[in-house]
Amino acid sequence: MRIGIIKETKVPEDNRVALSPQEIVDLQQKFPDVEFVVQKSDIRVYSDEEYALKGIRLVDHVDDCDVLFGIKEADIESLIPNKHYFFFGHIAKMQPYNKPLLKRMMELNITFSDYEYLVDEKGYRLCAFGWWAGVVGVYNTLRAYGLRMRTFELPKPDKQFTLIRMQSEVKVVELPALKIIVTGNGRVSHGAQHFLDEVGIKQVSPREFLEQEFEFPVYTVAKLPDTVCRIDDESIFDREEFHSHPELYKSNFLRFAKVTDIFIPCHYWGPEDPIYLGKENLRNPEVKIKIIGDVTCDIMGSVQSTLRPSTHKDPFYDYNPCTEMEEIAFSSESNVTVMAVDTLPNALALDTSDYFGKALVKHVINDMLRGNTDESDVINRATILKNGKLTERFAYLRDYAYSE
Ligand SMILES: NC(=O)c1ccc[n+]([C@@H]2O[C@H](COP(=O)([O-])OP(=O)(O)OC[C@H]3O[C@@H](n4cnc5c(N)ncnc54)[C@H](O)[C@@H]3O)[C@@H](O)[C@H]2O)c1
Repeated sequence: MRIGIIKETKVPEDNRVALSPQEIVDLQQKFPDVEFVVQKSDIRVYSDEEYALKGIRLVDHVDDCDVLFGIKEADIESLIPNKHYFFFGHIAKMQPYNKPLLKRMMELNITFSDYEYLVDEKGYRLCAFGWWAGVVGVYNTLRAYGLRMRTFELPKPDKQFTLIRMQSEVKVVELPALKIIVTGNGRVSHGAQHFLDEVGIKQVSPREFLEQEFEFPVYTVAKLPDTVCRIDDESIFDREEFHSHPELYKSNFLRFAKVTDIFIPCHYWGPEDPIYLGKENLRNPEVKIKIIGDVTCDIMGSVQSTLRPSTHKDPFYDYNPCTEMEEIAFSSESNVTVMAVDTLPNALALDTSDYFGKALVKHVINDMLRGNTDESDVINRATILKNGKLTERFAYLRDYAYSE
C-alpha cells in the first residue's frame, strides 16, 4: 500500500498536515511494507526538507497512491479517480459551496471519509481541532484587548508558534481586573478554560461573577442553563425540551453582559436557538462588553456583531452598534471589537498537526495498515462515499448531490 499526504490548496492557506515527519517515520518502522509519500508544498508547517531529511519521498504527483490524506477540502481539479481520500469535506450538512466537490468525487468513483465523522460508538468525535480553537481564541482576544487599550502588544502568531509560546507571552503581561466570560462547555470551551487557567486567570462561579467585584482578572464559564430560560416560566429548564423546542426558550445573557468586559462565545448555536447579544443589546448602554472573541463564528448568529469571519492575517474588526456596520478595528471607543477567525487552530499548526496525527494513527491508520479498513467501524461511520456511491448513513445527500 502507498499512502500520500496531499498539499493544501484552500485560501486562506492552511498550514496544518495530517502526519508529521516523525509520525511517518514511526509508522514506517511499524509497517515496513507500506510506503508514505508527501506531495511538495511550500506552505506546510513542516517543510519539504524536514520530510526529506527523514528519508520520506517528496513527489509532485500522488497518482500512484492508494490512500490520500489532506486537511481541508481537496482541490476539485486535483482529484484522482478510484482513490480513497480523507479530509474535512464540509459536505454532509449540504453546504451549497461544496456540492461540486461531492459530485466530482462521485463521478470519479472516489471513496471519501470525512474527519468530522470519525466518531466512537457514542458519537464522540475522535479527531477534532475544537480544543485548540478555544486556546487560540483566548490568545487572539487578549491580543485584541492589548491593542485596543494600547496597554500591551502580544505578538501575532507566526507559522512556528506553539501553545507554550502563547502561554509565556501572556504570562508576562499585567492584566487589569477584567471580567471575562466563556460560554459553552464542550471542546472549544475546555480549550479556552485551559488557556485561561494556564496564564493564571482565576475562574469564579457565574454567581460570584455576577455579584462580586474583584481586584484581579477573573473568568467564568456560563453553561446551559445559565444563559437561557423558558419564555413562560423562567425557573424551568429541561435540556431535552431546549434542544427539540428552542423556540420555547429565550436568552438570559443580558445580566452577564452588564458586568462583562470580554466575551468569548464557545457554545454551539443553531438558527432557532436564543440570541445572546442581539443588535439592540449591543446598543444598550448598560452592556459593558467591548471585546468579543467569537470562537463560534456563527455569522449573525447568537452574537450579532459577528458580521463576517476574519482571517489570521487580519483578525480584528470593529462593529458600530449605532450603524450596525463594520468599521476599522480599534477605531472608536463606542465600537465593539470583534475577533472572528474561523480557522483558529491553524495558528498553532505545529501543535495541532502533531495532536491530529496521533489521533489519526490511533483511530484510523493503524487499522488501515493492518488491512482492516472495511471492518473498521470508525472508518465506516465516517465514509460518505464508497467507490463513488453514497453510503447508507449519508444516503440523505442524494437529492443535494443531484440537484442543480
Ligand atoms: N473558529 C474556529 O476555528 C472553530 C474551530 C472549531 C469549532 N468551532 C465552533 O465552536 C463551536 C463549539 O464547538 P465544540 O467543538 O466545543 O462543540 P461541542 O459539541 O463540544 O460543545 C458545544 C457546547 O455548547 C453547548 N450547547 C449545545 N447547544 C447549545 C445551545 N443551543 N445553546 C447554548 N449552548 C449549547 C453544549 O452543551 C456544549 O457545552 C461550534 O460552533 C464550532 O463550529 C470554531
